[in-house]
Formats: sequence, structure tokens, C-alpha cells
Amino acid sequence: MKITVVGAGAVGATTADNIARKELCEELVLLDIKEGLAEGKTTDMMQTAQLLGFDTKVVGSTNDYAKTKGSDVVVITSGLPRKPGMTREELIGTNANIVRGVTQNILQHSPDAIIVVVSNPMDTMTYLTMTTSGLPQNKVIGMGGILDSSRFKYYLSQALGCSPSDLNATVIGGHGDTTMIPLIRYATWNSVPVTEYLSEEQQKKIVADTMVGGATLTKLIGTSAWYAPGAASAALVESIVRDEKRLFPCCVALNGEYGQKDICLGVPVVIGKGGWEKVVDYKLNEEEQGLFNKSADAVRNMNDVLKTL
Ligand SMILES: NC(=O)C1=CN([C@@H]2O[C@H](COP(=O)(O)OP(=O)(O)OC[C@H]3O[C@@H](n4cnc5c(N)ncnc54)[C@H](O)[C@@H]3O)[C@@H](O)[C@H]2O)C=CC1
Ligand SMILES: O=C([O-])CC(=O)C(=O)O
Repeated sequence: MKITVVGAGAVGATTADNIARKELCEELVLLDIKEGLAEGKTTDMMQTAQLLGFDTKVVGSTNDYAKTKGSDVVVITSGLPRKPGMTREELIGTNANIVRGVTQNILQHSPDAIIVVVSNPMDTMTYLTMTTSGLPQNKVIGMGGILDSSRFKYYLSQALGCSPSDLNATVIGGHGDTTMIPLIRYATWNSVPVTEYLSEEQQKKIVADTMVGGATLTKLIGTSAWYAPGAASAALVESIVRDEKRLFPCCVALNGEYGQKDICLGVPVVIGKGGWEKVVDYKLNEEEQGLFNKSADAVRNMNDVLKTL
């Protein structure tokens, strides 16, 4: 098994670090356009191998795609992160060109790879990759909902005073401050709906905090987050390479599911060795479906911007 992570910045390096520690592959390549960055970070990682007890060979590359040859899974994290006050959508002008170029380079050396898209605005970058790569749709997966759901569980655990591990909670829709949909009606604390224990006001706050979870961290840090994004990306890769069939909310091509088509948007999917293997229907109520349709409209508007770049 061989995995490549493109972009050796905060998210890419953290993703690679998690993949190495979990020993998800024999060889892991970290590639960046910035001279020496990936080589430096991978050497630093390899110097933790005996301390942490992993065996994965981690290799750095300055834009040399020959080193990525034969990758089974490729995670794209290259591109600008937002700064405080910005939306993810504002990154489209720069990141679309980066993601398009990276995808072409990757496919020259790994035509059968499964591609995980992380760069923002993630829903539109996934759509771009899906429409330009020529890959089967199941091999293009955007990562956003796993992270957003983890944040949702964090805020729920804070309000309930419980372990996030005892929670089940999912965020679907777009990976944007106004487009994500935390499904509080379906959230459970060891199978009991959390709505049994939380006031309406608490529920609204948890949903609102989850939606701006990324923006809140960006304001605090000065750039966007990386620990949870890296852990979420590695969890997605793990389900692919170990064929775990985890049910994760991911951004995938919809062909009528959830009432949408010609779009990539976050829905619950089974993740295994074939990529995303099937969409699971959560049977949204009218209000949730209305939010999903609004989210799709906003993402579709961003996808249309691609034609102007
Ligand atoms: N989908 C999600 O849930 C999340 C997405 N993100 C997004 O991930 C992206 C990366 O974020 P960070 O790692 O914090 O940024 P960063 O600035 O730390 O790293 C980005 C890296 O990409 C590299 N890069 C730029 N153009 C490249 C190219 N053509 N080829 C190879 N490498 C190239 C840069 O040299 C830099 O090292 C951003 O777009 C950010 O918004 C971040 C967190 C979560
Ligand atoms: O907030 C951002 O720009 C980065 C991101 O997507 C996240 O952390 O959810």
C-alpha cells in the first residue's frame, strides 16, 4: 500500500503524521511545491519512528511527482488556508488552479488512485476534481463532514458533560459556515436522543457553534485548524485502506440521492477499499431537506464560479 499527501503545510503534515503512526501503508510520500519543506517534515517524522514505534517509510518530495508513482490513495491538502474574517469560499480563485494542477500531475503517475480532497472550498474542489479527473465517481471523496461531526460531538459533550466517544452525531451538507447541517434530531448519547437532555436554546447554540467551528479556530489561531482536520483525513484514509466500511459523512457526487444531482455534497456514505461505496438515506424531514436544498444551491453557485476562472 502506498499513500501520497500533497501539501506539507499544517493539515498535510498532520495527516501524514497520523497515517504514519497508524501504519496505514508501507510507503507514504509527502509532496510540496516549496523547496525542502516536505523533505524536512518527513525527516522530522522519521526521527519519531523509534520513539512512537511505527514502521511506515515516510518520504518527502519537492514537486517531484515521479516519487508518488503507484499511489493507492492521494490526499490533496495543497492550497491557501483562510485568515480570520475570510470565508472558505474566498479561497476559490487561488485554490482551484492549485487543485486542478495537482490532480493532473497525480493522475499521470497514479491513474487508479482514490483521491481525497481537503483543500477549500472543499465541496467545489471535490466537484472540480470529480469533473476533471476522469476517475470513476466513487474514487473522489471530499473530507469535511467527518471533521464537522467531530466538532459537533465535542460541543455536545461539553453541554452534556459526557465523553464524546459515547455520542453519535452527524453533519451533512456543505463544508461552509452557513452550508453545513448538524443533524441534532438524529444525535444520540448511547442510543438516547440528545434532545431528551438539552433545551431548545442549548441545541441551537450547539448547532451554531458547530457551523462556525472552523471560523472560531481561525480567529484564535490566525490561520485555520490542523489537528482535527489531520485526524479526520487519516480516519477517512484508514477506512479506505483497511476496508472498514465506516459510515462517514463525506462530500461525494450525487445522482439523485437526497434530491440532488450534478453536485458534490456531504452525505453519509460507506467508505471502503472501493472509495465511497454507497450513499445511506437518512430520511430527512421537510425542514432538514429544505436546509439541504439551500446548501446545495449555495455550493452550486460556487461551482459555477469555476467556469469563470
Ligand atoms: N476540508 C477540511 O475539512 C479542511 C480544509 N482545510 C484546507 O486545507 C488547505 C491547507 O491548509 P493548511 O495546511 O492549513 O495550509 P498551509 O498553508 O499550512 O499548507 C498548504 C501547503 O500547500 C502547499 N502548496 C501550495 N501550492 C501547491 C502546489 N501547487 N503543489 C503542492 N503544494 C502546494 C504550500 O506550499 C503549503 O505548504 C487549505 O485550503 C485549508 O482551507 C483546512 C482544514 C480543514
Ligand atoms: O475553517 C477553515 O477554513 C478550515 C476548515 O475547513 C476547517 O477547519 O473546518
